[in-house]
Amino acid sequence: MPVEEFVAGWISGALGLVLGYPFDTVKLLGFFKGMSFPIASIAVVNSVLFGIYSNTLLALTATSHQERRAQPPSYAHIFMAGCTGGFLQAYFLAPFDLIKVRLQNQTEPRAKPGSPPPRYRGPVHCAASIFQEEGPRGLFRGAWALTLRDTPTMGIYFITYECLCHQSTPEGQNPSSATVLVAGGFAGITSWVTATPLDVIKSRMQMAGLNQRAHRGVLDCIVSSARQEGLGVFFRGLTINSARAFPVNAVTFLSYEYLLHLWQ
Ligand SMILES: C[N+](C)(C)CCCC[C@H](N)C(=O)O
Repeated sequence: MPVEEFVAGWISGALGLVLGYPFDTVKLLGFFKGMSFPIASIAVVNSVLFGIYSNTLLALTATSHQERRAQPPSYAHIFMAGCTGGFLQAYFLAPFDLIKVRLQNQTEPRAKPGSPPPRYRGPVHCAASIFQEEGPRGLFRGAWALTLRDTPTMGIYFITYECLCHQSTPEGQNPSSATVLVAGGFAGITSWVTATPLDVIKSRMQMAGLNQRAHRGVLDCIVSSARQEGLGVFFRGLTINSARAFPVNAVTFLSYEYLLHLWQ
């Protein structure tokens, strides 16, 4: 199994994250002090995503990354490989994402003077507390909603990227850096726009069991959120998600392609 894609995914994910950090900080109201936790998590998750994507494509089409420009795979294969990558990375992402969401949500009481100290002191303390209070399975709270969010939208992510690269590149050639940046940026936007409704649900499921009422399942959470807050609830965070998605994924794809080109 070729490992370059795993390593390139690792590094490119970390680079994309550095660029998206200011956006995430806005989203988190400046909560994260250090970047080591988000960097470690995105590195693992992105490595799994790109590694599985590329190796699934290899299994489906019998072409390696280098051969794929000359013999482009079909969009159906790209979509299937993207979905497979999205499905498997969701399980690696789930505990990290849960910790991120739990930490994000304690910024509010913290802002008020005289309020009690935050429940979680940092990522490691948060993971240990969830493990103790909610058991090992507690670390995977919301994982099913996350899988539903990421499986199809990672297919959309790679299809948008490959489609835009293909359209603006002469047959058999490698896409230019500008093309990779724009295609990567739009891949980020299309995937985040389609992922936002389930992103809202996922975050609610992750907060359940803490101070929010528990939902019976993903469907129950969808129905009760829509009933109580209207359909607009599914578009919460759409603007910030899209604004962040462009630079993060432009840099992720550019560094990914660059590294693979360097090592071939
Ligand atoms: C599938 N979904 C839309 C959720 C994510 C797609 C892009 C992933 C990237 N690491 C980022 O953070 O933007």
